[in-house]
Amino acid sequence: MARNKFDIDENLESPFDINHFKRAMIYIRKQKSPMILAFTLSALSAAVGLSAPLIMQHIVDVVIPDKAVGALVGWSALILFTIVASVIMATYRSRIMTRVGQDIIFDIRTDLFKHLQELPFQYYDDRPQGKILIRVVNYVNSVSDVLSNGIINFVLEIVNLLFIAIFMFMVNAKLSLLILAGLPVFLALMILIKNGQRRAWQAVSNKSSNVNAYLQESISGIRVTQIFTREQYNEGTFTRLAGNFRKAWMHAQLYNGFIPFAVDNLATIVSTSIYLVGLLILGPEEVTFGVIIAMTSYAARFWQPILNLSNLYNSFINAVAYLERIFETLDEPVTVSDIPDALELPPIKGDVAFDDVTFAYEPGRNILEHLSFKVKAGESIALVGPTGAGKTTVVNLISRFYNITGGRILVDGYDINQVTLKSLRSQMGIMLQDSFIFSGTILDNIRYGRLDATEEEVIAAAKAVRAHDFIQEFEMGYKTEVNERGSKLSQGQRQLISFARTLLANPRILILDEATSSIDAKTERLLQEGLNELLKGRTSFIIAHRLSTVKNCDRIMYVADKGVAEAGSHDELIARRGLYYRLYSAQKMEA
Ligand SMILES: Nc1ncnc2c1ncn2[C@@H]1O[C@H](COP(=O)(O)OP(=O)(O)OP(=O)(O)O)[C@@H](O)[C@H]1O
Repeated sequence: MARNKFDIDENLESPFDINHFKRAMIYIRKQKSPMILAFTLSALSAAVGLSAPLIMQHIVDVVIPDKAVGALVGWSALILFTIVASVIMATYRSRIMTRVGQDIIFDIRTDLFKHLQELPFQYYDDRPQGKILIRVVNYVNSVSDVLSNGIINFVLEIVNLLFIAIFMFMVNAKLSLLILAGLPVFLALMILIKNGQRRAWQAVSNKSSNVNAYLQESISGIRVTQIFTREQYNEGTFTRLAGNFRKAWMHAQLYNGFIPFAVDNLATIVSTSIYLVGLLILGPEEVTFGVIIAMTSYAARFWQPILNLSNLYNSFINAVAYLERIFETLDEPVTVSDIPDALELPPIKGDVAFDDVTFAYEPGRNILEHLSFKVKAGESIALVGPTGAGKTTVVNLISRFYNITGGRILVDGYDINQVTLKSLRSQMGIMLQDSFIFSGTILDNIRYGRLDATEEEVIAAAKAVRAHDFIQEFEMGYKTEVNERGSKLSQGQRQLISFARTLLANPRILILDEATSSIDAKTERLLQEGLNELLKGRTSFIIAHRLSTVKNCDRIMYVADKGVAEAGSHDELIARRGLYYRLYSAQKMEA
């Protein structure tokens, strides 16, 4: 999918695709038993309710003229019973269906979440988070009612319609045909508005997605907004997006409103015709007063399911717009995944080799070209070089967060494409530039990658990276609750916690991307001492702009021009007086 900004509508899938519903049956089928029970209750409730007009007809035409008071009480009690029974069954059905709806939401949502966990970095690079969130939260909610109650009601309304027709014909066939005559007109109207209605609901889904994306982005970036006092400008953008949503919604409602309007008018015309045709044309011989009462009641009842079916149809059209988005997410290919019969990478020593590696995030724009280098187990490698040169890219490729375009990357001689991602990544300790902190305690955060780590191990890791002291200073120590993104912590504290988390995994290969950039020089020096001990025997890749951090690495690789422009130890590169020397001299002068 193309890159997508908050105010760019996602592509619409033009023709109505019934397969979305067929596919949704996977979720519905799981609820078969409660749905059949709910359906039976509804059918019974409807059938019991439908007998009331017949009883009424009998009371008016037979019981009242006979002045049979006893029978009148009996029949009235029966009507009361039908109403009570019908209400009880309807209430029980509603409880069952609430549960079914929630189960469907649960199933779709967990499937979506599971898939989102597996989608590669590239997926998240390409779209606003808000557009992903809205699918899991709002769209799933919006389709659940249609997939549960909607399906049952649809079948029920059809059965209801058939029952009403049978009862109607039992009373008077000619007047029944008159009631049915409005149906073709109504169907023609529905077909006429179908496409416009569908497009209107797709627009609603797009515009709500845009609002969500901008809202999410604005909340994440609120600090920058306030620093640059962009509040008013952003309000303008939000107002525009919210206005677009309102417009799309109002437009879709026009179609919704049209349906009851058409049904009401047709029902009124039909009911009036019953009086006219019944009394004036057919005459009192054939059409008694009781027949008129029963038939007008059936006419009203007949158009009610039609109205309900049309509203359901409208909800189906609406739900398809959301289902499209949900299934699109579920179908998003996991481009970085295990090949069939992928090997389990055995416990590694830590050799890494790039063999003629070419890589592009976007086709036609290579970030690395024909890059080759070998790193022996236990070596410490520094990656330095200008901003945007590709240092992070190199380390992201070692863990196979992206697929390379050409060449091979080997770990202990194994092509990383041939081994399972889990066996590869679980042997690496990766600390990304964004030291993300999750909501929970500091202990939970350090233990994030190794849930079985003991408290002693957590503390040892924290001590090694010099995080222990500041953690102890919090009143609750390791049990201190931190917010998502660690807003209670300083940037340096976040880095230290994230560092401890990486070390706790006890990896053979350690990747540190600007791991100490926010840590003061003194703490960094102490941390370095602790690390020297810990890094012994492990392969490490360290990216740092502060060259003092990486001076002592076994080898320094200067990344530039889509590859490694210079490589060697600090002393070798200084003696060469090339790119690294210039960078180092510039930093020294600044200091
Ligand atoms: N997800 C992405 N999609 C497309 N292009 C990207 C993506 N990530 C990085 N790039 C591009 O790839 C190039 C290398 O980026 P990379 O993050 O590897 O650089 P870096 O050397 O680590 O930079 P820095 O020192 O600023 O962290 C940059 O030109 C950047 O624009």
